[in-house]
Amino acid sequence: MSFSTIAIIGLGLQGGSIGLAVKAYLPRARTTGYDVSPAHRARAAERGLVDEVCETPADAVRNADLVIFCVPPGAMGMAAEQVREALPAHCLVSDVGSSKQAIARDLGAALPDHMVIPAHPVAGTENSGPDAGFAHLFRNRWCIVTPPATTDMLKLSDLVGFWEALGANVEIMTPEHHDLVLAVTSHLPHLIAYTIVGTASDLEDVTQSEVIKYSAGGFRDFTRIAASDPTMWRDVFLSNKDAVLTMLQRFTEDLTALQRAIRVGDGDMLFDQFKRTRAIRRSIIEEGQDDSRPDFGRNDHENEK
Ligand SMILES: NC(=O)C1=CN([C@@H]2O[C@H](COP(=O)(O)OP(=O)(O)OC[C@H]3O[C@@H](n4cnc5c(N)ncnc54)[C@H](O)[C@@H]3O)[C@@H](O)[C@H]2O)C=CC1
Ligand SMILES: O=C(O)C(=O)Cc1ccc(O)cc1
Repeated sequence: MSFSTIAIIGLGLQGGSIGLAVKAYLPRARTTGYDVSPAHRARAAERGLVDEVCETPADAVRNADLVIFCVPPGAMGMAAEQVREALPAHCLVSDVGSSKQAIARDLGAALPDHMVIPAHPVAGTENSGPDAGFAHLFRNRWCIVTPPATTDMLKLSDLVGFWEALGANVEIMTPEHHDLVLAVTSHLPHLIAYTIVGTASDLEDVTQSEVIKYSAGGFRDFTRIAASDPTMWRDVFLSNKDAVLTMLQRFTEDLTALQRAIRVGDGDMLFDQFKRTRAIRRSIIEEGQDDSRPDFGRNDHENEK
């Protein structure tokens, strides 16, 4: 990993976690940061999320050899435009956005003279803002890197090395493939959670609050996901519209098939489907990807929050 000065734009969950992780695992690198919110800048400085919290985006990037945009997907283009004049020519540009095609397009349009290699750490929580970050967020998690065809291989290898130093397992794929895969594994589940919690809440009048009162484990899991940041998720759905709509169409068809099985009393169909999905969950656990394990994502030698 050969970055010596890393600028982080957006000091929330992702930006703050990167700053803390660099401090913990790449202590020789210097970090600067900027956030559009004065309150977030102040809190980031109190928590020491980066070595220097700057008052302008230009000041944050002036000496950087890597800048990582950690703002909501819809703010990437504007945030990049704000650093254009001050960004050193050799500085590599990356991001952590949850969708990739639209963000790559926006960053490339804002910074046409710079090398842009987008990335997406598939690691997060429902919390946001400068209090949400923690150093071990990326340990044993995937980070998907989506280099354009013209990528400089040395810069790509530097970026891969950076994420590996933070504990992530790096996978390279095209932005198109990323957006399709994440639409079904991350974006659709969030949409379903937002829907089911909203529906249950709307039904409260009918059931006199019993929906919430008697909510079992499954519903509680949905409420955690549905507590995720509204700005970010609005932007995710708008920026990955085509892939989400494709997956939603498929999901709706499968849901309709289950609806029919219930209506006609086709117990075999229900049983077979549930048996298949149980096997999928069990195979995930066997592969060691069960994040309900208390030590998941943690390094042996660390115990910080
Ligand atoms: N929340 C999650 O679990 C994950 C989020 N991501 C991606 O990471 C990015 C950041 O998400 P979080 O850190 O969760 O959000 P967050 O809400 O915790 O942090 C975003 C920060 O960006 C700041 N900001 C907004 N516009 C800005 C601008 N123009 N210039 C400078 N700062 C600006 C906000 O004030 C906020 O502090 C998003 O693109 C999201 O898709 C990726 C993986 C997981
Ligand atoms: O909190 C959860 O369960 C998440 O799914 C976190 C998350 C949110 C967005 C991403 O792009 C990646 C991970």
